[in-house]
Amino acid sequence: MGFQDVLFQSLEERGWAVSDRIVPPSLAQALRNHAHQLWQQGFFKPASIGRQAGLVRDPDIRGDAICWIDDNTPFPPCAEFLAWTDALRQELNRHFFLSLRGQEFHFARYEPGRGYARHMDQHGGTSARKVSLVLYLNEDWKAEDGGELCLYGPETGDGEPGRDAPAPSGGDRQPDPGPNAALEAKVLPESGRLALFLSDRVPHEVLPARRVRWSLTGWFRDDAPL
Ligand SMILES: O=C(O)CCC(=O)C(=O)O
Ligand SMILES: [Fe+2]
Repeated sequence: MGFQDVLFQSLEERGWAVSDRIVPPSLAQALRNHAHQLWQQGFFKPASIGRQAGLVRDPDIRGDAICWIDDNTPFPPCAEFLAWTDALRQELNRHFFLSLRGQEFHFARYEPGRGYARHMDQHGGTSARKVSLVLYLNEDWKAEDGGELCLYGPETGDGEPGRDAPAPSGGDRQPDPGPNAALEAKVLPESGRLALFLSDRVPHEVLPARRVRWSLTGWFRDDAPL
């Protein structure tokens, strides 16, 4: 099986997948340099939670600063990345019979001590985000640096952790992940590592790190391109 087959098999079986082999290392390095430049040029803004009128800033819940990739005029490493994710989007559509039409990505930078409390990526009021993607951009990350992405199994609703819960239905609002979901994986944010997961099924959180933590995060959507 190729690296992509392994990735897709894990996504199918667990709802999440992690690969160190699928993103070209030179692309991860170029994106890392680009992110650092964007930061130095002041293009990052503190991130919010929620959507539209419900947007709030609470660095104790979500502590990153972000810079969206403008897909109309992307700089060279971003253009290469968007071409790469576009090909991945088409493969996801083929393999899982999805109709992912759009994608959106931002760089993210967490100061030491900052994280992102447990959440799911579909906002109340919209279900367009289907598959979440995070590419990490940190060289020589050590276990003691922290900053892991924790991936949880879905809530079963009966107080027992497990992954066989039916997908929430009847509307766009996602329930709070709740306290009973089981921790399934802890992912260190090492450069070139890619995490993919289902945006409406996988509760996750970012633990605080001891170093500045860089990533490129985004979503494949099933509505029209933004
Ligand atoms: O950086 C990560 O590991 C995950 C970030 C995340 O969950 C998000 O931005 O929604
Ligand atoms: Fe998230």
